[in-house]
Amino acid sequence: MKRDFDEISDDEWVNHSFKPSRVLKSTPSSPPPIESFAFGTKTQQLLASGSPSSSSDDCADLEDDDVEQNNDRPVSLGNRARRFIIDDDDDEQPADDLELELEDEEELELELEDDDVIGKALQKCAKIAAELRKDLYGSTAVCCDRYAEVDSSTVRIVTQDDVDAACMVEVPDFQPVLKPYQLVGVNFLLLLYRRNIGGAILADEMGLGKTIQAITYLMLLKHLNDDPGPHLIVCPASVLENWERELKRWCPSFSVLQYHGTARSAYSKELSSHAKHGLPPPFNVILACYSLFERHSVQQKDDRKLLKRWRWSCVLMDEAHALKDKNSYRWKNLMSVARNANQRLLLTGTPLQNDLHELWSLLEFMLPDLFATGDVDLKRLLNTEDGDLIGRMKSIMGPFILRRLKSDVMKQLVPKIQQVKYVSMGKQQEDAYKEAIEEYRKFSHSHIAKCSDVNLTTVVGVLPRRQISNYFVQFRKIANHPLLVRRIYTDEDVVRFAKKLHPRGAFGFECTLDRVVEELKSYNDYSIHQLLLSYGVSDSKGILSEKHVMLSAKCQALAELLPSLQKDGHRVLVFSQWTSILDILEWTLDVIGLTYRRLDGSTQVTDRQTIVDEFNNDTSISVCLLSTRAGGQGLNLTGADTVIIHDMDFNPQIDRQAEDRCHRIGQTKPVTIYRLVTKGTVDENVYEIAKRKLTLDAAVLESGVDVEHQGDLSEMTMGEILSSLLKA
Ligand SMILES: Nc1ncnc2c1ncn2[C@@H]1O[C@H](COP(=O)(O)OP(=O)(O)OP(=O)(O)O)[C@@H](O)[C@H]1O
Repeated sequence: MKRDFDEISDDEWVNHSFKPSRVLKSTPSSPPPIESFAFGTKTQQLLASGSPSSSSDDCADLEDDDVEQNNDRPVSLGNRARRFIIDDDDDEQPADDLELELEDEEELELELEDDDVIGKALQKCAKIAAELRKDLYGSTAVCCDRYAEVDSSTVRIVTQDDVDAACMVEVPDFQPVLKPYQLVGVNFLLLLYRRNIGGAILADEMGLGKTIQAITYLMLLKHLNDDPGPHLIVCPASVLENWERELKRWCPSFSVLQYHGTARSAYSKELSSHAKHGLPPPFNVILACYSLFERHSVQQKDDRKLLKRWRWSCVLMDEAHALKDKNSYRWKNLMSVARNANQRLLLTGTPLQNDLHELWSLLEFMLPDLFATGDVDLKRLLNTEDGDLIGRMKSIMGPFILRRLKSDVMKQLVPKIQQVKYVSMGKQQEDAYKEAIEEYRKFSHSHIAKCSDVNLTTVVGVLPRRQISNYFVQFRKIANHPLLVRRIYTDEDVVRFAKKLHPRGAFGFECTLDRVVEELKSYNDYSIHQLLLSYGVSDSKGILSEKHVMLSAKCQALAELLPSLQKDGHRVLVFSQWTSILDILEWTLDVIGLTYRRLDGSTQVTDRQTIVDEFNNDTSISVCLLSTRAGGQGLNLTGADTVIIHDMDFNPQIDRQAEDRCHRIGQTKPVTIYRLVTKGTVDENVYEIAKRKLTLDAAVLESGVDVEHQGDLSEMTMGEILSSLLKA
């Protein structure tokens, strides 16, 4: 059954006060105005870049003539660079001041350095923003708050009536009604389309309905602009079914083709010959997965070749943070297909993953001509500790990105309660952890002894990178579960097991006994246990017992927490980054006696939506185990009201995505998030790092966070953490 979504009503839009960059005022009869970073509608205030208290001009607010001048003569983008208004404060700058500031600025204009890619992008964005504003508010209106005042000959604002006419849904119990902020989103996309701007990012917080806004937008392109596509939608495998379902629900007249799995080879011949004969595509939308762009198999190359045959109207990337690395195969292969599209539309609730450099990859994908950087070393350029740079990045993204937070648009947003649950290791786990640290110390000290000029603080610089990462992963594993290393089964046990497993062909009959021994020695206790179990090997030491699964502090905590949550009527999503941990958690749940479902990367794509539906609809299923990677994005799991992050990611956005599987439209209960942290282990460092990264995210993407207040963004790297362990 569909639950109601509690959001701000039309009437309440009028009185609702938003955070600075989100000025939204409208009369109940008119739709809410378009909002994004660049379209501050009230203030024509001038701000000096790099000096928040002084004044400079706001390119987005310049009259057209000023912008032309601006582009004829390159501006300095150093301390006195021009930038858009990000925050719409209430104080209005008198018009005279504005002119004065402009003259002042012109004296300071300098040639841009050749490699000032950021400055150049900023300049181009300023022009685009000014044109968009002109579209929205006409050429004379410097200050205009409402759609009602927009010159309707330049831009056509769509309303719910247009949506009704376009969608023509035939399902009797379903009426597609957009929330007011969703209507704003659709108008934002249409505006960029009509302006022939080849890209946009819809970055609303997760669960606010980006899918629905994008689908309605495509529908309106057909209905109002006579553009039936073809469109290509690329998404993670887990949400393929969901996209098809929503497309059918919201625009049943669209013909949709799922280009994935075995079905795609059947289609590919037919489509190929269709395209070769120059026939119009027999679909409006093709749905494909990112995996199609990741490999170099013959089949995938052919698939991409086929996709390049069409001139796409819109190439839409869901969970578009997947494009954070412009050097990846995925980025390059997808770009080769999307390059000639009229528009590249990126949907992501977490556009900023780790650093500004990754954000730039998204921008470059969106508008390659505007954001191409050639050979420039962006990593060096986009240094996150440069406060001024964060302001400039906001300005650059301004015209193309629309981001609303749940707290902005939902009135009685169900609360999301965050809890960190510190757990203490028992003796066996603690011993395992200490042993691993000791071994690492010994290894490092012997290494240091060989390099006389190295002191303890820089020692990690002399260890091979792979070694650092191996040690770190080892520590994390033990902090999660001691069965993830080999400590219970000795080398002698392993030899004995190998002799029993070898004749059973456990590693293939062609494998020698020595090879089996070698292989088994690299296994952890849990994997050996599973192998013995699956081959029915009997041995004096034998398989592990239930008490072994409770050797980890986290499993013990779950054994207490989960039954009490179930008793109180809560339903839980448990996320882990490792499938081996999910295996152990399955065992834990069997021991506790709770019913569960599991979804990870190995789950058939066709089964994923079924698992989601089963969990959401069957309240007898208490827990859903998910891998953060396959289950953390796009899924709607509002059947749960509790999330447990078993092991945190360095990148907090990954965990945030996981949390928002149930904190989204359709959720009526308060949501509680538990993060499990094992005391006295590297878990604590990971948690600290994640917290700091979230500060950068807030500074770049959310208004009201001052760069000055973001705290220390310098991060402890894996290497630094290991260095500190040496000194302990
Ligand atoms: N206007 C609406 N009317 C009814 N249901 C809606 C509406 N908007 C969104 N929903 C429902 O809310 C849920 C969340 O929407 P959706 O999956 O599009 O969010 P999202 O922003 O894409 O989330 P994510 O970033 O996690 O992928 C879906 O079940 C969707 O059907």
